This record gives sequence, C-alpha cells and structure tokens, in this order.
Amino acid sequence: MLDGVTTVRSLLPALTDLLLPSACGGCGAAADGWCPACADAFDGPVVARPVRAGPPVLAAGRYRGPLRRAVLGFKERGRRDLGPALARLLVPVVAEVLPPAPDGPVWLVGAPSRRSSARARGGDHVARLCRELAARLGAAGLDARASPVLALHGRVRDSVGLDPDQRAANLDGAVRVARSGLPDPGHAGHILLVDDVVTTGATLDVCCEALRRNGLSVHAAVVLCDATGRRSPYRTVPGRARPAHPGGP
Ligand SMILES: O=P(O)(O)OC[C@H]1O[C@H](OP(=O)(O)OP(=O)(O)O)[C@H](O)[C@@H]1O
Repeated sequence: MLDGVTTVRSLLPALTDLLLPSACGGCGAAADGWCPACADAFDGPVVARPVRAGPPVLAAGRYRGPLRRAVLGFKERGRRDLGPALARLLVPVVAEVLPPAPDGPVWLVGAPSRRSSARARGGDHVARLCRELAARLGAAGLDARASPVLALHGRVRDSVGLDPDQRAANLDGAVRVARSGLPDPGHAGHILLVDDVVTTGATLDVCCEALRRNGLSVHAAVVLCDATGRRSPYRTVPGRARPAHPGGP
C-alpha cells in the first residue's frame, strides 16, 4: 500500500507534464523536444566499449552536453515529456544494429531499475522509453514490441561508490525474467536490450546473462548515452552523494 507522500511524489511528473510548457531537453529553450542548436549537437550513433563483456552496445551519443542533460531530466527530474524526443534518437541506432530486413519481431527489453528508484522517479523510465521507441519503430514499418520482462530483486543496493566488479557482483543473479511477453527460445526476430546509460556494462551483461539462462539470446543493446569513455566514471559532484552521471557509482 502506498503512503500519501509516496503517492503525491509519484504523481508529480504527470502534473509537471500538464503544467509546464514544452522546453528543449538540452537547454530549456521553448521547443518541442529539441531546439535546433541542441539537435545539431548530437554526435551519435557511437559504439560503446564497456569494460564488462556483454552484448554489442550502440549509443545515440556520448554522455555529455544536451543529451546528458535531457537524459538526466527524463530520468531524475520528471521530464517524462522528453520520452518521444529521446526515443526518436534511438530509431537510427536500432536501424544500425538490425539487418536490413529483419526476420520476425524486434523485442525491446528494458534494463530494470531498482524498485525504490523507479518509485521515487514516478515509474520505470526505461520501460517508458521502450514503449515510445516501439511506437516510433512501428510508425516506420517495423514490428517492434516493448517487452518489460526484467526486474531486479529487492536486495540490490545502490551502486554509488562501487567499482566495475562490485557493480557486477551487486547485480549478479538479481535479474528476474518473466516468461510472458517474451518469444519462445529459437524464435524468429531479434531481442534488443534498451537502457539509458552504459558505464561499466555490468547492467547489460547481467541482463544478457539472465535472458541466456532462459534460452534467449540478445542480438545487441541500444542505449541513449555512452558514458564508458569518461576519464573518471567514478567522479562525484562535491556536496552530492550521487555521482556526476547516473551510470556511475
Ligand atoms: O553500465 P553500468 O555500470 O551497469 O551502469 C549503467 C546503469 O547505471 C544506471 O542505473 P542506476 O545506477 O541509476 O540504477 P537504478 O535505476 O536502479 O537507480 C543506468 O541507468 C544504467 O542502468
């Protein structure tokens, strides 16, 4: 049962959607999605090279500038209105990882967040991104299905301060796979993992492994931001417990 504070907090993003006019996700200028200057600043798709082995990862851009601000807004600051604009950035990324005429449906499987994080954010932002992306791919003629089948056990702790191996250990065996909403093993089609940011690759690696244990193989991962190349992914912002980016510990 939700208490009053939790209920109000989870409603805030929806209320913000109703009350605030559209603003560019990158700079806040009046715009629907991106202003022309921010739209020009995107540098993707880029191949991400996380330290953890896992599926091939292609990102819409590097974790900086307007894209970084938009992802933080979408994830942490209630800017759920940015979902369509962010999903649009992933359409060419998906096109790049798929064969020219994919056989069967494309299953978009979002990387799961901890339940407490999703609650505090007013919902699972990656699941929302998958739905938006499926709609846009569908409009482009692709049979794409958002498939929210992964979840984390409650025992996973915040990854703040953890190095790559510790992040992987924290997630090891913690990903649950719901069978409904997934293709049968040996299916036609392609499974794509979807996430907002890749840093060490631990999250994508354990998600891939969980699906593999269920007989399902991941074709590739598509993410909004590649934070793997940052000089110090473990840098923290003075005065904040959280890292300088959401993928860092
Ligand atoms: O490549 P990795 O090193 O695994 O890091 C990337 C992960 O970290 C972030 O999750 P976050 O720490 O915000 O987790 P939460 O959503 O459960 O709070 C981000 O959303 C990715 O899922």
